[in-house]
Amino acid sequence: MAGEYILAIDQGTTSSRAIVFNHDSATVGEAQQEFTQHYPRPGWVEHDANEIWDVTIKVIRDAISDAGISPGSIAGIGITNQRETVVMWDRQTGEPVHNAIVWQDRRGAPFCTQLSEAGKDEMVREKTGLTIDAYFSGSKVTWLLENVEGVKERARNGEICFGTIDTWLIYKLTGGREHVTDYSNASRTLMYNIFDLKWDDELLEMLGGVPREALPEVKPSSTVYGNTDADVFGAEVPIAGVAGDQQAALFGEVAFEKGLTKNTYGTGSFALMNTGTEPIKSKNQLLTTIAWGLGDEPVEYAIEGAIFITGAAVQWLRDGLGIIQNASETEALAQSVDSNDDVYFVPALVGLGAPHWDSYARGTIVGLTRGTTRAHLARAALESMCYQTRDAVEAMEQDSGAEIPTFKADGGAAANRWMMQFQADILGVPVEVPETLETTALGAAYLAGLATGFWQDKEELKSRWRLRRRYEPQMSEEERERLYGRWKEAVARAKNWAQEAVESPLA
Ligand SMILES: Nc1ncnc2c1ncn2[C@@H]1O[C@H](COP(=O)(O)OP(=O)(O)O)[C@@H](O)[C@H]1O
Ligand SMILES: O=P(O)(O)OC[C@H](O)CO
Repeated sequence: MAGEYILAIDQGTTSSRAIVFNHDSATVGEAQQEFTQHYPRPGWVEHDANEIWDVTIKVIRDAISDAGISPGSIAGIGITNQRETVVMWDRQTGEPVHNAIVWQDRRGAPFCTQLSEAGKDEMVREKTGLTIDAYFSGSKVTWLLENVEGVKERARNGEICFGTIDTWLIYKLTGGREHVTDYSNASRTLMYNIFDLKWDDELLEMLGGVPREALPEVKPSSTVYGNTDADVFGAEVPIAGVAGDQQAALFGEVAFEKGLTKNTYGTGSFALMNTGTEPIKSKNQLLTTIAWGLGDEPVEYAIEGAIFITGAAVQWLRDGLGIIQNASETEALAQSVDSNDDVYFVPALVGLGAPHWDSYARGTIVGLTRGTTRAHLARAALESMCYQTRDAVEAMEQDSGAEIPTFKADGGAAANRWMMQFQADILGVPVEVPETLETTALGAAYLAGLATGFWQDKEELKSRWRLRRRYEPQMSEEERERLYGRWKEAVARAKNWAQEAVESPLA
């Protein structure tokens, strides 16, 4: 074992974060920095890929300095990233040809509608496990090829690299030597056959003729991708783990066995169930996606329920209504009332995601009386995160035919103990919150640590998982179903309200 630490880089939608882990999986140094969001037109979201790189290399240096170590004492690097976001750059100079087009960007929506109208949905689902939607990389690539002058021809000549953010960061960290991605990121592009594990000609053609020459080589999520350039990083260190952030969180939760399920509670929530080496094709509007591939082992799959607004509902109470000062206040407020008094908040602020997929749904609060207080609204917001999660989990159980034995919860909002208890109650299964809520970064570290021999095997990683708290369901079955039944009625009132679809991230 060459070094004593693993560095995880978590490049997210609003910030980059770097964490140095030691062999006990403890954090010994960390740094985080936000970067600029560009909204050039309504529904468009862009990032400056050069700024992402600058911010990321800065947090890497700051985390290493925070740990008080040298770059040479790092055994391996794991990278995890916001998924689907597209960068294209000049292979020689490394200069991006345009801003990165972010997963939330809706500019590809009209093209996606055309594809659906041309009857492509079934073929796309059969090959990619995804629905045709502007959320995924495909229509963003088409847009760049069609709208940035000369890029299509340069791409055909092999002069242009396409990549998701992992690919971009690896290219930069290796001094332009590597043009690679991992299975989990490739599985979100709409260009990759997740069953044959190949870039797919029919899909590339459907997207207007994406040149193969521009596509990165797809590798396992846990393998050595190449060494960092000493001039860039300060030492030659292997980049040895790569995964999309939601898949990395599943790995960081050590959810290695079929049926294990996690939900990451951030701005929105992404619930993923490990379905093992056999992909499940959803009949309930969930996505089928690659979870990871470890070295030469067969790839493993997940089904995913994407929920647009969870923690952001609490942000809205703070910033939109001004009835709380900070998110953690909601815990005491929710506890201060004995029941929800039949007040429900459906936070369909950008429509509803899985499994409803209703772009026309709108935020709805029902059951207000003169006795309703801000405590009821805070409670309703927290409850809504849990009901939405149950909506996704029910779809998962139907798809997999298996009941979820325990439910793993992480992300910033999983710190809310009242909410986690309510989640256990409303699911009727125990909820386990790990010691570290940074499971995304930890997952990337684990993928890198396995490939470099820093950690031996998955069994060793499992033994390192530390429970922060386990929440047992305490609610009666009757109460659980009564509350959930009322939620469904509230959702029915929120649905199909708007006259025009919102520019939402997924629907
Ligand atoms: N104690 C809490 N109770 C409820 N929501 C919370 C709490 N702490 C943070 N949040 C919510 O969680 C989100 C932040 O979590 P984080 O994992 O940092 O999200 P992201 O990575 O998506 O930015 C915010 O939307 C915030 O409103
Ligand atoms: O960067 P996050 O945490 O907002 O995650 C974004 C998801 O990967 C989008 O699919």
